[in-house]
Amino acid sequence: MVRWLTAGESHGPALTGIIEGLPAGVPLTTKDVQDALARRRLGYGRGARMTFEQDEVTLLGGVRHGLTLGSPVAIQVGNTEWPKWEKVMSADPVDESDLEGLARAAKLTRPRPGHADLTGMQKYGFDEARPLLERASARETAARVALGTAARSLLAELGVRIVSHTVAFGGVSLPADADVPLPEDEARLDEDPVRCTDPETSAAMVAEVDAARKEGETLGGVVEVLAYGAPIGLGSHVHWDRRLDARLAGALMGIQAIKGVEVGDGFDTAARRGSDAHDAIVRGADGRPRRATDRAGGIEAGMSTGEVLRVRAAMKPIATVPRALGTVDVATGEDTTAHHQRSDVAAVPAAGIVAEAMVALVLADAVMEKFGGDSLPETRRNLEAFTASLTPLPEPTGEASHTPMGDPLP
Ligand SMILES: Cc1cc2nc3c(=O)[nH]c(=O)nc-3n(C[C@H](O)[C@H](O)[C@H](O)COP(=O)(O)O)c2cc1C
Ligand SMILES: C=C(O[C@@H]1CC(C(=O)O)=C[C@@H](OP(=O)(O)O)[C@H]1O)C(=O)O
Repeated sequence: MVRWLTAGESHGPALTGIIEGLPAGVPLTTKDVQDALARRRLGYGRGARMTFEQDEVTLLGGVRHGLTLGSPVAIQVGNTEWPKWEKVMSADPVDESDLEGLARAAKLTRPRPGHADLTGMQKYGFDEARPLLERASARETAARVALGTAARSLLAELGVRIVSHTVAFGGVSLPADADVPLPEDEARLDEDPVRCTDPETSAAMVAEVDAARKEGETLGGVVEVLAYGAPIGLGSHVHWDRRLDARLAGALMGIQAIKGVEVGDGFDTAARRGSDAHDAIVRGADGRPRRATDRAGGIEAGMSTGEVLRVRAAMKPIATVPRALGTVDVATGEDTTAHHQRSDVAAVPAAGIVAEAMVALVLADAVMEKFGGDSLPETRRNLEAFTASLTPLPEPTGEASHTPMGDPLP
């Protein structure tokens, strides 16, 4: 089992992530994590904080000379904004006089709709939003991407490669017939301001962000993650919480601001006739059965089929809208507008990178569950032995066992 946790607040000293259950021998360096975090900072529409804050990476445990040890891997991502927040976010008690006159210490009593602010105050018993927004902030996704780097490295060693792209941004969508990206398209996608495969659609998405910014608005969008080379049989049909589709959906839905998830053709499938909704089974070039199409997104009955895994996540527009939304001041009871200082106009490209990390973490867990192993060579041996055990189909005799229309009704 691969399990992981993160800790830390948006303006605290650092985020910390711990991942346990990876085998020994998985390549991982500080630079790998830094590179992954740099990709998360990319993307048109992000706010000022992305330009002046850096992610300071320290591998605190579980790695030696560039390889995992099989022990828990701990990664720290330092917030370089910390000196400005040292008093406001101090873990230890501070003297009231130390906070006097500090604008950022002022109580946030005008909760922002669409955030953890109001319900969090009610649930946890706080009289202002700071204690909630600090942990609810998507700053935490930096720790997930850091941990995802380790998961992704394991997967890459086993031939599984992940890529994501933006398929909708505000009201602009990638045409349905656009090419599906391959893992080798990653650098090209990262160079695009919105991580879109089609230059014309990308330009329209950028214009959409510019228009939203001008109007004091924010945007959401849809990202797609593809995993190539996932072995057959990850997940299981036997229980709801072992299904790979359920695990991927939960992981994607667990990203801040994600409000919808699709596996394969997802919601489109619901409107189709059955004969256009599934993937016929055919003899592959290697003599083994495979699917003629990939409408199911590489998962049937909660198990990976060996086809490309394909999932989508829909992100709501950023909730801290510059044209501030209506709220009530919980200190005075007056109607007012929500607290707003600075914010992203949109973070859809970044959400794609976070979604990659979440998919990697789920797949790493599913791989270790199926193939086990305490060292990378052992895991690889187990995977290869399973794959080799999937025998090719017998040579066809020429006599179909069923009519193409299936069995006659009784
Ligand atoms: C990469 C990323 C960046 C985000 N940046 C912001 C932001 O700058 N301002 C904001 O209001 N929400 C931002 N969000 C979304 C909020 O964190 C999220 O909507 C909020 O925590 C409420 O959670 P919920 O939308 O899941 O209900 C971002 C989300 C992600 C994934
Ligand atoms: C810091 C990051 O994202 C932040 C996520 C976020 C939110 O409300 O989710 C709000 C913004 O932070 P602030 O309120 O300090 O301006 C973003 O910058 C990051 O992704 O590294």
